[in-house]
Amino acid sequence: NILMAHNPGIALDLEWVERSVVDLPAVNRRAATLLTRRTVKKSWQAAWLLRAVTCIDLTTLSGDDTSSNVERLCFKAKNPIRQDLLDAMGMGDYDLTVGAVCVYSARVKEALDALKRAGGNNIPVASVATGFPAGQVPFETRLKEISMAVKLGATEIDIVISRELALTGKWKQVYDEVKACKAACGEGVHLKTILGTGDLGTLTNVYKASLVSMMAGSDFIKTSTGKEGVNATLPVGLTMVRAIREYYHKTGFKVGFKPAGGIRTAKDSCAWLALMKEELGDEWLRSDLFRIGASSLLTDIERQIYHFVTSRYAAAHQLPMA
Ligand SMILES: O=C[C@H](O)COP(=O)(O)O
Repeated sequence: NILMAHNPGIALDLEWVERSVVDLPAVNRRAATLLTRRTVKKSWQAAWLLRAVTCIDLTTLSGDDTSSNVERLCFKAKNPIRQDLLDAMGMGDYDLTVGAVCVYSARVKEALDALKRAGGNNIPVASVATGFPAGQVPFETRLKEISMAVKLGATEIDIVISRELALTGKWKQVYDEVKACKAACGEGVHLKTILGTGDLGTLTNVYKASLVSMMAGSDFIKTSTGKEGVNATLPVGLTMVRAIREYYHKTGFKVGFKPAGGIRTAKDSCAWLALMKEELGDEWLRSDLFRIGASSLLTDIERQIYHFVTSRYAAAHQLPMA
């Protein structure tokens, strides 16, 4: 088991936040080249896809979640790729699992029990909290939801920031809220902070929200809930990983990154891995510092791996658990 990122945070440095500006055309240009600079083929591509699997926060966050789809998700978290395909790749003995399972707070206990039944006790359960996805509930309620999820056994908490505070430039209040959320997590529980970038208006706001969230002690910063109109995009990702890089250079603390929302294809996952490799280096390619929040990505990755192993595309019944 890899130890997950831990960021104690620093005092709010408003001057640093206020002077940060993002050059939109430059970010767009750089993001557009990411897909063209690195083509990963054949066995390299298969290796990247297996790496991506280990970084997935396998997610179900729907109004119609039931104990049976959580059970199924947890089985899949423990057995993400069909065993015979892993055997054919010489990876059969590696106990390959996803990075974590991510559910609503009311489903944490169910997920832990299901993971136990599937033999995946070592897979962390992440709970969204703080009135996900909008965060439009009183602050006390948001904190209570964190404590409740932790008490139920979640070891990772995905919170949302108040987009209103970010949009109106109330960075001190954003900092105070995130810091209080971190305190509510307590020792040994990791805080992942969702910026809701699709709601933030500008990349400069995204950069500032990234910095403030890290200063307040977020162990990961995460793009989106999956419920905004626009979710994880490469320009947003680039902006956030540059903030992570600057924060690391200034403080020495490594903060993880989690793009989430709308990441559905194996090709998408390779683009996100390429972004991490290019901007932050190999260290940020492991699940302690990188997660992909996704509900349906694994299906396509398993299909691509099936194709790599057999040179054919699988019919739906051949990958029935996906
Ligand atoms: O945090 C994860 C997201 O909610 C997943 O979004 P998705 O369903 O678009 O993959």
